[in-house]
Amino acid sequence: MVSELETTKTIKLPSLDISKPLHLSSLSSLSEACKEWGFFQITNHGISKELYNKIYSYSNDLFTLPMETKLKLGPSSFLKTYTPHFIASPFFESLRVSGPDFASSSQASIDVLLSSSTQMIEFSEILQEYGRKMTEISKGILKLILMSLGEDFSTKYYDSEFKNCHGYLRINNYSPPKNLEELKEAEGLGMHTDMSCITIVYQDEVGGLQVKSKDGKWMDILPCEGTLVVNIGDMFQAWSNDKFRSSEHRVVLKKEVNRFSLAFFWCFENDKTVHAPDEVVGKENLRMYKQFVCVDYLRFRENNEKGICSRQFNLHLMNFTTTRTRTWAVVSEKGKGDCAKEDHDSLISSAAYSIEETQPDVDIKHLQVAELPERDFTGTPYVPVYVMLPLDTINMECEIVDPDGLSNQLKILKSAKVDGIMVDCWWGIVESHIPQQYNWSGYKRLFNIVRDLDLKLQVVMSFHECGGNVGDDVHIPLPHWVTEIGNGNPDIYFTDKEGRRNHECLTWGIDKERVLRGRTAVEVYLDYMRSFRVEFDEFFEDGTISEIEIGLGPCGELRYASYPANHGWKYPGIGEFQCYDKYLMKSLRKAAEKRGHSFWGKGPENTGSYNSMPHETGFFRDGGEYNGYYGRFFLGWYSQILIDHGDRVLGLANLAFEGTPIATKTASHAAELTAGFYNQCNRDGYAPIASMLKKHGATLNFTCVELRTLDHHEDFPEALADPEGLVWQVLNSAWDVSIPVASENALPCFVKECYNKILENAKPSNNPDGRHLSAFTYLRLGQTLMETDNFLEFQRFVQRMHGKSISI
Ligand SMILES: O=C(O)CCC(=O)C(=O)O
Ligand SMILES: [Fe+2]
Repeated sequence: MVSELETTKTIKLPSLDISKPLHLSSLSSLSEACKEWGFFQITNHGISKELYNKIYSYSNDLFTLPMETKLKLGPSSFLKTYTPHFIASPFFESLRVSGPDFASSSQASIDVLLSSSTQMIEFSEILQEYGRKMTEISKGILKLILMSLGEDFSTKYYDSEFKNCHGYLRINNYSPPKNLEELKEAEGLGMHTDMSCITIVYQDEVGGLQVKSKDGKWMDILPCEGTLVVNIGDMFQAWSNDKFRSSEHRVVLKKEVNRFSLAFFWCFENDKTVHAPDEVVGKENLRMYKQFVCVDYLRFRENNEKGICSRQFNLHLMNFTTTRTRTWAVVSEKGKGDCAKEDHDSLISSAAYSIEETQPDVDIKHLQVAELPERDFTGTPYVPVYVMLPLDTINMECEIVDPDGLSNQLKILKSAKVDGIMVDCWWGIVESHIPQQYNWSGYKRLFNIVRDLDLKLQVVMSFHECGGNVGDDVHIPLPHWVTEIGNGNPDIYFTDKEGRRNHECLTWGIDKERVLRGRTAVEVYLDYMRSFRVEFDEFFEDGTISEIEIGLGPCGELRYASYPANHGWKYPGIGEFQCYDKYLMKSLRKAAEKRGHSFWGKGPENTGSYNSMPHETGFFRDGGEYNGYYGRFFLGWYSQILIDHGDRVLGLANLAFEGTPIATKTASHAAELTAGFYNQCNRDGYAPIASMLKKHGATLNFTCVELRTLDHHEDFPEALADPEGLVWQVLNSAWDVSIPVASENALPCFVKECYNKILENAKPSNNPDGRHLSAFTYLRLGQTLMETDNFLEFQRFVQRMHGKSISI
């Protein structure tokens, strides 16, 4: 899977003994190395092998924790210090520790991972000591590098330019694929440049670090005991006006053992203005970069990388969840699949931002780097903003829990010019005990409050269970009478091949089966919707209800329940097919007979389990059965069931709510095939869904996971978004057939950067047809949003979504 398989040469980097006074000759070889390679080594740094062994052993204890535990620090968590597999590469995971207080940073992460973390106190202390030493060494090395750039540059520029630098540490763990022998080698970390000023790397004896030479050849940097590798990062390259190189490097795994490395990044402060002094630029005065602010450079990269066709990826895009993982469902380590390979490559082996490569023209570089003020949305299209109500607004007795508090909060929302609110009408609350006895009372009261405030309502017909997963604080099961039926006939639920049932929602296999006390599932949904329509007639008539969203599957999303946390699924497992209830199996058998191959009337084999990786399974691996005759038949049938369900229920919803816009929700998923999205190299799995929605005039509400991706850290932000990939595909499948797309954020959002991200997605600046989201739903109303600063920021966001000039 490594692109260049030609034999790599080994490079002998110059070594600097940092314990000794400096010789002029060392300075010149340092300067040579920085110009030629951007890499050199240091020895006698005072850090013992024992210390590394200890760090290794403690980190190993953390990396061997279950993925579920580690993800408590993952891209969607609060701390975001853990980067799981499949983000930078399938074989790479890491843990970040920020300075200057390395001890509390590491302790904060440990506390999240382990309930009793006292045995780890030593680990935090060691990391504090290591961070402190690295800080000291970085300062010293920067001075040496400055001296090697110009005789008195250290005295002249160290204090004025580099004294506010700060550091962070990343503990990297590489686990090679099981079939490494067959593959020969695998890319542990794709080609990238570092965004730091300098980076200091410890690699263990396994080796694998490679640097790219000026003429494009990969060179091995062999591990050498007692030696650390130092490399120049993008920031120093820019500051030195390209005198010193920030070279592309990568990690290649050639041995079937885990590899451990520690990288220490020494970085400019975010608000630092990077501007090479005239003297550094030199007499010829050919300035390579206009001055720029460090953080703008990050935004620039982020913007640059989100271009539709952009295939620029960077290792340091680490603090995000990415829809990109979808490709792993079909990609093998050989990376043979066509389009899958493209994504795969872009993620782990394309260059990270390289100042030279992506910006050959100096002027463009100047413009793009320097001029990135916050986008002005004045005069842009009006995108309505709705706010989702808290899950516990209405209790199981269908009463508003705190009518006065809610009313006050809604008034405040109204003052921010919010367009309306979104609320779930839970099946499990309204029709909880007796079939066709609906209790809408709490909702009635709520809708009156909303109408009195002249807010609009988006109402969700929620036919799924709310919560029920680990950590969910609100739990609204399916109606009691339905679960009773389920006790006697568990086949009413989605079922996996081991026969495990999923109680989140009903299987689509009973859409037309009279198993719900004489009614089919679809009739039950229709009766519920009709009851709602009749009960709230006046709210339809006066336009208070502006949209009805129809829940079509688990979490209200049109997808199979293929990756339930309560069955032990963990990111980024492939999930399991959910077609083993007797009704769907009957449908599969019928389809097989119709095709003339009755023996195809069974589920696929060798599909692994919830947490398998594609390459571990006969079905999903590259060249696997998924693409054989039977595989294609099965996947076609499976995804058609999803489309038919949507088609059926939306058709009825249109009957029930004639004249009122309807919508449905989907989301991007790690495990596309098992979720029912037959989306592969040669197929656009979203196009048929878009056509089906189009037929019903439905809006697509897309839970845009990308909206969660921008996070700012107090240290050099690594968090950059990945707005392309699946989101791009889904949006455009919808826009291609002219169906409106609405969206909502998946995770809490309170800061400007996050709102900017939403705005950019809502009204993409580069869309030639001026496409934009039809509406946005903010998740969700709560105390934190009401805090003054947060609320002011939110208010500003609403104004910009409305295309108004900002008055606050
Ligand atoms: O693991 C290594 O040896 C290098 C890691 C690296 O390049 C990085 O973390 O930026
Ligand atoms: Fe690196």
